[in-house]
Amino acid sequence: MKIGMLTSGGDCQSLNAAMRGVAKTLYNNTNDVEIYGFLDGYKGMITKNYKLMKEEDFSGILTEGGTILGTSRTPFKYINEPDKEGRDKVAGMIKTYKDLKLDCLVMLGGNGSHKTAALLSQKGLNVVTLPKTIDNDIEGTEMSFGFQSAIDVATRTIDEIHTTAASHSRVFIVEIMGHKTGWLTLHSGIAGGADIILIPEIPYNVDEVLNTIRKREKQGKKFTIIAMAEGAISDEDAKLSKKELKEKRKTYTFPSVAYQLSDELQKKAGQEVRVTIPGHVQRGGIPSASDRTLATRIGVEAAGLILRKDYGNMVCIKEGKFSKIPLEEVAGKTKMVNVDNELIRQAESLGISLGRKA
Ligand SMILES: Nc1ncnc2c1ncn2[C@@H]1O[C@H](COP(=O)(O)OP(=O)(O)O)[C@@H](O)[C@H]1O
Ligand SMILES: O=P(O)(O)OC[C@H]1O[C@](O)(COP(=O)(O)O)[C@@H](O)[C@@H]1O
Ligand SMILES: [Mg+2]
Repeated sequence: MKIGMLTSGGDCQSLNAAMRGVAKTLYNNTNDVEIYGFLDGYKGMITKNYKLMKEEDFSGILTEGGTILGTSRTPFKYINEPDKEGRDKVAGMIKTYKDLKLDCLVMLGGNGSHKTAALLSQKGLNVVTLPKTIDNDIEGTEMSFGFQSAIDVATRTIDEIHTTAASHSRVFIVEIMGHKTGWLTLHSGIAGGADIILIPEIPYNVDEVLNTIRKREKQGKKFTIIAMAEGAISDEDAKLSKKELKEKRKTYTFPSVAYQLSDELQKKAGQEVRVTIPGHVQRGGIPSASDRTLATRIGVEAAGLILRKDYGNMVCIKEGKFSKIPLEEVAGKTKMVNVDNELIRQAESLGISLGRKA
């Protein structure tokens, strides 16, 4: 059997572990397998840039971060526009699949990449996918690989800021990735003992943030750590229409939301704040042990789907168990943090402020 394999979208720590899981399971369960690795995501499939993989290519990569195949991203809205060389992208991908006489395409990607995977599946290609992202925002799965390693990095950043914040009696904002969702901030904020956690799903009130800082001061706690998601939004901005918000943001000179909040706190109450942004460090380095295990197991399940010719699905975790979900139920959706999520209740019970007005 001939398998095409690619990684798409932002990289993360256990992509290699997942590919190894797929490959080892296939090599171990059939004598007849050829894996074509497309280089730099869907781009490699469009331009027929691939490498015929050897079994040994998948050895020694369990602990390696990044992706041995490379990755790329272009917004899905441009999928039907020709690429720089004038090539029709979708037709190019289908042609490569047919030219190589592939039996299946294995795609490791996030929510954006699943739109393309679902489109290719609709066009008649056999597709099996694996959920990767540090954001944990893929619909249909309780967890994606990459997420747990990123939690560890973000938590370590909060830990490290804690010692300097305490020594200097300072207020710090640690801005955490997660795109439009607050999963990574919520988990690392709790693990790192943040005092305030701001996520996009719960617009924050600046006065409430200030009140929490003052309340802590009265308790003799001279420092405050705010874990803020990169997609967090103030309640004032949340009231605006999409168009109004776009116009307002044009007037902002801040490089990111943490600097906006820092400015608001300074202007409102003269509150001095320091900002720390770990950025892409959050998806770099070696995967954590639990992430390696998850990625490997998702890889084994994906290989199982391929061997059973159970195409058109993403491997997922549902109620703590491995399962599968049709690609059309995943594509085009974002899994947000539900405000009724028990993590939110538990964080607030603990005395963490989520920035909502009391
Ligand atoms: N060369 C390319 N040309 C067009 N689209 C591409 C190319 N490479 C990747 N893509 C697209 O880039 C997008 C990646 O999605 P994105 O939302 O950025 O990341 P993720 O999948 O990690 O959420 C997908 O829609 C994918 O199909
Ligand atoms: O790598 P880029 O293009 O700077 O994008 C940053 C974005 O990618 C992520 O790190 C991961 O997102 P994906 O898994 O969807 O690729 C987000 O948290 C962040 O918003
Ligand atoms: Mg994404």
